Amino acid sequence: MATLLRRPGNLARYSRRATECIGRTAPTPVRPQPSRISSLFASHRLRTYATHGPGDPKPPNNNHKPQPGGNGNGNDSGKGGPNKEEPKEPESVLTETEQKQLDAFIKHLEETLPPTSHPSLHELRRSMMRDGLPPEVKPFVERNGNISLMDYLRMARFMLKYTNMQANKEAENDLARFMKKSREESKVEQDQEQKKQRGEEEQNRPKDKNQKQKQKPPSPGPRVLEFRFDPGSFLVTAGREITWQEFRANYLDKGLVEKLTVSNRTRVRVDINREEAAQTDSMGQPISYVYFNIGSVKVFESKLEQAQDELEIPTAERIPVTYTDEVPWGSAIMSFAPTLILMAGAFWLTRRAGGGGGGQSGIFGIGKSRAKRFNHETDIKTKFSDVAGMDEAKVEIMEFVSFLQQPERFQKLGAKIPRGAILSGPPGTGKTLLAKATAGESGVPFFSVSGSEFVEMFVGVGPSRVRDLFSNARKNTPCIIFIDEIDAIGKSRAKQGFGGGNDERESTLNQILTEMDGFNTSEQVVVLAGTNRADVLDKALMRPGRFDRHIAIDRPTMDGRKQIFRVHLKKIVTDEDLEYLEGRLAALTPGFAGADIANCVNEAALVAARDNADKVVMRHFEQAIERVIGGLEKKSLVLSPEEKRTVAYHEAGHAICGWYFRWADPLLKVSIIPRGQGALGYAQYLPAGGDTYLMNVNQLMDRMAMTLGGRVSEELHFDTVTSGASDDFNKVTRMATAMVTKFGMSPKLGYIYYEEDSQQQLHKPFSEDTARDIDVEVRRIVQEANKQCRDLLTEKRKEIGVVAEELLSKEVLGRDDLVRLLGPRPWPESGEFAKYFDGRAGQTVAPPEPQQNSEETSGKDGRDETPFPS
Ligand SMILES: Nc1ncnc2c1ncn2[C@@H]1O[C@H](COP(=O)(O)OP(=O)(O)OP(=O)(O)O)[C@@H](O)[C@H]1O
Repeated sequence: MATLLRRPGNLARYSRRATECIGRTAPTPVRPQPSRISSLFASHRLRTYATHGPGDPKPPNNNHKPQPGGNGNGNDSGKGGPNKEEPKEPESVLTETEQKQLDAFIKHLEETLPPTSHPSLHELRRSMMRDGLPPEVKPFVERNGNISLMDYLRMARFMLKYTNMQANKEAENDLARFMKKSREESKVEQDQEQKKQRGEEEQNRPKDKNQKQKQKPPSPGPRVLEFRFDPGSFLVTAGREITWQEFRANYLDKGLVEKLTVSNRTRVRVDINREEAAQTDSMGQPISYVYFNIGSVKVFESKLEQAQDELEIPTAERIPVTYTDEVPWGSAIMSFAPTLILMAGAFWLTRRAGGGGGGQSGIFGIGKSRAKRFNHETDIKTKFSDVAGMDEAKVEIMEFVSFLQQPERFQKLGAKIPRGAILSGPPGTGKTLLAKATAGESGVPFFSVSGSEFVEMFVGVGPSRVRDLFSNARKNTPCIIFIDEIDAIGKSRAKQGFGGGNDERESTLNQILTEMDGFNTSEQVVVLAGTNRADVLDKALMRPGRFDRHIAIDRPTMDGRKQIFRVHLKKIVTDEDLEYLEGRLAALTPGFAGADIANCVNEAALVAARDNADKVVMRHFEQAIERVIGGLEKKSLVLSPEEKRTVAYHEAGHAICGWYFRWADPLLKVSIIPRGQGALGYAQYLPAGGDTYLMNVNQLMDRMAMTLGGRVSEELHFDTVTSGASDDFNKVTRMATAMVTKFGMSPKLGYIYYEEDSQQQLHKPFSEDTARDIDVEVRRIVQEANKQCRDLLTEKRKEIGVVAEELLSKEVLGRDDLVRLLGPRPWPESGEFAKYFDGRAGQTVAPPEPQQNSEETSGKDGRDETPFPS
């Protein structure tokens, strides 16, 4: 009994319950269930598989105690074939009296029950011999068969439970033993411990027990492993869903349930009493809980109550049930998953779109200004000395420098400090350079941003970036903000054209205006802006208090180009006389902007490097200039002899006109080597009167006549004409139209200016009559130019032939070639230019003797090394 009571859990619980039951005067009403009675000995359902342990099976032990109800030879008469071994008789822990009483009791049952249930009874007997008599059984055993029907039913009910319990337990133990060796070992340890305990008990037992021990020494016979397979038990795994029936049969009835938790009124978690369950899942892990779903809490409660009633579990010992409302995190996350994925995708896209902006990338940095901040100490090394020419612009902007350096000088006189300046001019004229130099000179931080960087696809980003830029600037006063290409946002709001304006750009511009207005007079933030189109800027930008100053930076003059060449030639390795070189290069590059000059110098160094030269010489510079003007030589484009001849006569026509018309630009260089895009030849002219800014009617007429020289020459020398003069006609027509509609040079139209604006093409600002008059006048002017040209070229037919043939043979002619072929130009030259075409051909140290035959000094192909002999 002590052993039994030490066994924890269900057996102890049932023992107590049974004791209580038996102790009651009135028997507890049992609701007999036919099904349960019929399956009284459910061990029938247990399939028994016998297998042998390691080693051969030994013959059955004949010395074992005869089985009650058996035939005495160990084989049950009712079942088990001759080959089937009767399970070994276990070592009995019962006293002799108890044993006898048990045998008698089993025999009585055997007589009462059908033979099919006998093996179960034997099994029951064996387990009771091994584990002792359960207290519930003891009273019945002692009565030696004198039991009432009610007692019998109660007994049968208990036996059913007990048998099931034992069978399941053994099956589970066997399965666990088989699946996990460690469990085997622990089982062995447990057995040893049990033995030890039994040993202790035996020592305390009366003599007859010792005698019995002597009679039945433990026989080490073959070990038979028995697998009792109960599908109900086998299917249970930890954390798995089960049915109510499984719960009932495998857990509740067996007393394995520790507690029940109803969560969210739909699911019941069954916490298993681990110590007793001794169940493992498929991974060999102990089972901690299972669960089943319920439809309604009420139904569940009533079913549970009924089940516990049937099991006669006293109220105090009923299984505790708790209720929880849990948030199913898995499904909650799953329901948010699409939104989360969308958000993550959008975030990733904006990060990618804004990538490269350093810390400002991503959706949170979209409204941040993209202005690059240059540190005046480390980044900005540009000084005014690096900016050549544009002296007036420098003077203007110097004021800003002095304002940033000594603001008090202005403030003490009550002067308001200019807010900013717009630097306007053609591309590459050095606007950015000048702004940088201003920052470099004044030694303040410099924020540089392009107007287009304010504009994004999102509405409101532009103004927000403007705000951010200005707030950054205010934190770093004194400083300079430079907004390049301000026309991207500062276009006149009135000139938005059809379809309304661009709201985003307008609001960005408004924000700039507001920010500039908002400057405190003492705030030393100067805003400089660069543009190529000052004419399209909104007038509000230009008003005093905003961009007070408008500094126009034009293409450099001859002198300016010299200075710019001087700046850039410093970095070049050359032995040339720098002063002469600068002058000559400046003369060769009329109309070049600072950026073109910088490019030319760099190209010259590259050409020299390609030639493996030690230093850059004049020839390299000239090739570089040609390349910058005309583009790359197209060596692959080979013209036919006829085409070449046409091109030569065409170019010769231009050259003769330029040479003999007083106000035309004399030829500087002509080439019939195809270059760039579609140009079969190219001619470069020197501005006749130096850098000219005004043109009179004579100059215009001479230029038009010279432009028509190509086509007229073709007409004079060939049977047919080509399409090559189309660009010339375009130029001539534009010049004639400008003379009529803009320059007031047509007596018929008078002093009229008609806007040449593509947007007004639909609605011409003049009447049909005026249009006709314009047509007539343009035509008249062009015809006059044509006549002028034709007269000259008819007269100079021979000279055209000379120049064209020379061009055909040499492919490139310089000004010096023309002097050689045609004699000096009959009109006075601008001294500034002529100075650099004195036959020195860039040889600065000791001018050679004038070359009589240029071919003697020309290079291998007679083209690249064409000198300029006098
Ligand atoms: N006056 C100058 N002196 C020296 N170098 C110059 C000068 N002007 C232009 N350059 C050269 O040309 C380069 C380009 O000039 P810059 O970027 O300032 O032109 P920009 O007028 O701002 O052109 P854009 O209108 O296209 O922005 C400079 O880096 C410099 O090398």
